[in-house]
Amino acid sequence: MTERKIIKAGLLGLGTVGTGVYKLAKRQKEEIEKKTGVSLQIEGILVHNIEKKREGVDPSLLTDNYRDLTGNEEISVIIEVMGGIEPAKTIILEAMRAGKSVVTANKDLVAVHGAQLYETAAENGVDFLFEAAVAGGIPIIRPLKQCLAGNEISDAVGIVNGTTNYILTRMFEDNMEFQEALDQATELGYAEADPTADIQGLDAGRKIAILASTAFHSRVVFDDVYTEGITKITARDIRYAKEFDSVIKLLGIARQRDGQIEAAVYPMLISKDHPLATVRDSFNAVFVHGDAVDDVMFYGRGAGEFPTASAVMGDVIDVIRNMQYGCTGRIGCTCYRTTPVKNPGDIKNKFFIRMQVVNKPGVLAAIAGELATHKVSISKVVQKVIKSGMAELVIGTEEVKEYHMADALNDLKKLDVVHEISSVIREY
Ligand SMILES: NC(=O)C1=CN([C@@H]2O[C@H](COP(=O)(O)OP(=O)(O)OC[C@H]3O[C@@H](n4cnc5c(N)ncnc54)[C@H](OP(=O)(O)O)[C@@H]3O)[C@@H](O)[C@H]2O)C=CC1
Ligand SMILES: N[C@@H](CC=O)C(=O)O
Repeated sequence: MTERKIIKAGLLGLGTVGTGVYKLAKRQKEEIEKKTGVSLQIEGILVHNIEKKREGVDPSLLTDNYRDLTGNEEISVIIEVMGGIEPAKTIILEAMRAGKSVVTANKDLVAVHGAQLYETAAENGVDFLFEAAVAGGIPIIRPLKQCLAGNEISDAVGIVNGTTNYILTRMFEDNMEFQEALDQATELGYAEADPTADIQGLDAGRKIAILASTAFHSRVVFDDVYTEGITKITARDIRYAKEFDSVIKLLGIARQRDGQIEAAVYPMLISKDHPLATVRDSFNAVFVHGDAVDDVMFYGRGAGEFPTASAVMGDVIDVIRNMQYGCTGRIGCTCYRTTPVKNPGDIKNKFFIRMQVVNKPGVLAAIAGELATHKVSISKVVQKVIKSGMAELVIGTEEVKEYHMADALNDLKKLDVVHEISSVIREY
């Protein structure tokens, strides 16, 4: 019998995702052999704390010196699931320069240094794949690069953060306030000990930078993405959303409009009839519009041990297949355009403004007049008396440039009849 060829991989990180990748490599061992014709072997694992007990893991594989992996000539694939910018970036670059292909789930790194990583991979004729970096287990990078390559993509809009989607779902379905829902997300292990990157929209912003670069063939980095989180959303906002037959979702927006790329993350009201409105709990979804395919939506688990490992392992198997056919480096950077990223102030959105106002004749006219001065056209008004002489006013607007709306809000605050602007939420 001829001996089966072995491809050796180095795993950087053995946390949530790394453990999933390790277990999946074991569980799928025979299947991977059948699918690729080679045997995948995890040859070494980089961890921070080498003393920590790791259930079911051969301790002889562990190292805290990354050069044991990048300097090992037998290793041809590096799987980076340690996270953060450094030392991950240095290690990946060293690995590529040593002729190793790299698979990563690291959105923080790809959203900032994607161009350099791609360039280094191309210079060294190796693969650089990162399917897990956007929406975890959902296939979206490869479909954009391959299955949808015949399209001009105009929209890639998604719920790409599971923690915030879980929080907003609890607020909507169980009438919770933000803090209570966040506490529950933390208890269930959805939110991390420090949930800042999730609730402030930064995690989604990184994914949108990667998504926009991939969909529009032009480099968008994290700094280009305008981000707002969900910390100001209240149970009262959610009640109004219900009245308007809508839900509130943290949406990552990547669009091409007016020859420019719009890249932003904000909580938005979205009609209950839209497919994205049905995405509950910690699930993710990405809604794509292409000129040929029309609308397509990708739905699934955006995080977690096995869903994320599923995407990582798909990349690893692709790398192995490329090696087998001698075509490593085939799926490289597709950013062949330099489309400008729109100033966030120039993006047009519809808005809902909730404010507390004096309840007397002429107030609505004064507010409408102020909005008109700033080119803001009203589409809807709901007024509720909250106590004697005071009313709550919810105004829906037509599409208006963000900077016109910001100016209008500034001037509205100066009106004597406006006590407080409690929330400003965009509408998708
Ligand atoms: N968790 C998820 O659901 C998802 C995560 N991702 C991405 O996957 C990556 C990994 O995430 P996750 O598994 O959750 O992270 P964890 O924090 O659970 O695990 C990180 C692992 O990397 C090791 N590590 C971290 N820094 C170093 C270092 N400087 N030197 C050596 N080892 C180090 C840690 O070692 P030790 O065990 O000793 O502490 C740990 O094993 C991140 O980029 C994340 O953004 C992407 C999609 C979903
Ligand atoms: N923190 C992220 C998980 C990884 O991408 C989320 O909540 O979606």
